[in-house]
Amino acid sequence: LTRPDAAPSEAPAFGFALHATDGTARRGTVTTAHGEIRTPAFMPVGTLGTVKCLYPEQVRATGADILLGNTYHLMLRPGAERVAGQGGLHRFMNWPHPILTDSGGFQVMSLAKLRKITEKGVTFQSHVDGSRHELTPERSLEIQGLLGSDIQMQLDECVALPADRREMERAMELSLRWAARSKAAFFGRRGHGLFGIVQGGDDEELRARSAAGLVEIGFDGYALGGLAVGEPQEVMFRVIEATAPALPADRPRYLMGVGTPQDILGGVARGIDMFDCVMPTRAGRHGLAYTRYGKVNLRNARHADDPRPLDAASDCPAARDWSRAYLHHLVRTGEALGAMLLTHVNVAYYQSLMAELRVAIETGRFAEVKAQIEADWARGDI
Ligand SMILES: NCc1cc(CSc2ccccc2)c2nc(N)[nH]c(=O)c2c1
Repeated sequence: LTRPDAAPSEAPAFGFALHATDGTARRGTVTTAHGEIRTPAFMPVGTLGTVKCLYPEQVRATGADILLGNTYHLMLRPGAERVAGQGGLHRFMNWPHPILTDSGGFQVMSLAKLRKITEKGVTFQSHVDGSRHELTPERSLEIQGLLGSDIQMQLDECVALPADRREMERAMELSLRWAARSKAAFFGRRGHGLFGIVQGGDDEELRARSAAGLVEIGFDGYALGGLAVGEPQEVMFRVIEATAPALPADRPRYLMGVGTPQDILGGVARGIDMFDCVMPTRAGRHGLAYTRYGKVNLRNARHADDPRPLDAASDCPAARDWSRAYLHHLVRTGEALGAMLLTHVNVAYYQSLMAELRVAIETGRFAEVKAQIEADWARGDI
C-alpha cells in the first residue's frame, strides 16, 4: 500500500507486465499507485462505493485485487467533491487497493432521463431526483480524479445492438474525438492510468478504425466497449478476435461489463486481461449461486431438505459452512443473510475461476483446464 503522504517519486508508475502466454491467453500484472492487479482479473462492481452485501475485507479475501466504482452514481450521490473532501474513494469506502471507475456515459444512457448527446458531451436528468447534469470528456475525468481512481475511463458512446452501420459509425467516431479530448484533459498522477474504449458495434472494419485511432492517441490500456449489449455470444467472440490483435500486446485489455463465467472463459482464451460484471453480486441478492458445477437457484423447493453445503471443497466459508436447506430458507424468507452469503459465494467463485485460469496460463495448460471447467459446467449441479 502506498502511504497517502508518499512523495510522488515513491508512488509506483502505472504499468503492465506480460509474464506468460498460452495460445492467445495472457498472464500479466497491472501496477498502480494502490497496488498490483493479477491478470486475467475479475473486478467486482462497487457502484455506490460498496460491493453490495460484503465488507471490503471479505471482498479482498476472495482474491479480488481491484474494485469498480461508478462515476454516474457517485456524482449524483454523494457527489464527487464530497468524496474528495472525505479523502477520496479509497479512504471513503476503506478499500486501500486499486479502483477503476467508468466514465459514466454508459450509465447515463441506461439509467438517466431526458438524455441529450452533443459534440460537447451528454446532458441528462438524474434518475434519483430529476436534477440536471452535464458530463463532458473533461468533466468525467475531473470527477474520476476527485474520486481518486487508479484507472480512469474515457467518456464514450455505446450503441445497443443490433444497430445500423451509420449509427455505429457515428457513435464510434464521436467516441474517438472524445478519446482525444480525454487524453488532453487527463492529468495522470503517478500510478494512475487512462484507458481508451474501442467502439464500433459488431462491424469489424469500424472496430479496426476505432482501435487504430486509439492506439495513435496512445493510452495506458484499452477497453472493448459496446459488447454484451444484446448480441449473441458468438458475435461478441468474433468482434474480440478481430479487435484484440489490433491492440498493443504490452497494454492491458479490458472487456467492459462482461460477463457470465462462460463469457469470461472465452474472453480470456481470446486475449482479454480484465473483466467486470454485476452478475455475481446481483445474482447473489436474487438467490442464485454460481458454483464449479454451474448455477444453483436456491429458491427452488428441491433444496428445502438438502443438508449439503454448496461446495464442501471451497475455501469460501459461505460455500462450505452452511447447508443448502438453510440457504433456501434464508432466500425464501428474504433474510438479509441469504443475500450476504450468496453474494460471498458468487464473488468467491468468480475469483477462484480467475485464479485457476492464471495458473493454467502460467503452466501452459490453458486448453486442458478450459476443457475441464466446461465439462464440470456441463455436468451440472447434482
Ligand atoms: N457490457 C456493456 C457495457 C458496460 C459498461 C459499463 S462497465 C462498468 C460498470 C460499472 C462500473 C465500472 C465499469 C460500459 N461502459 C462504457 N464506458 N462503455 C461501454 O461501451 C460499456 C458497455
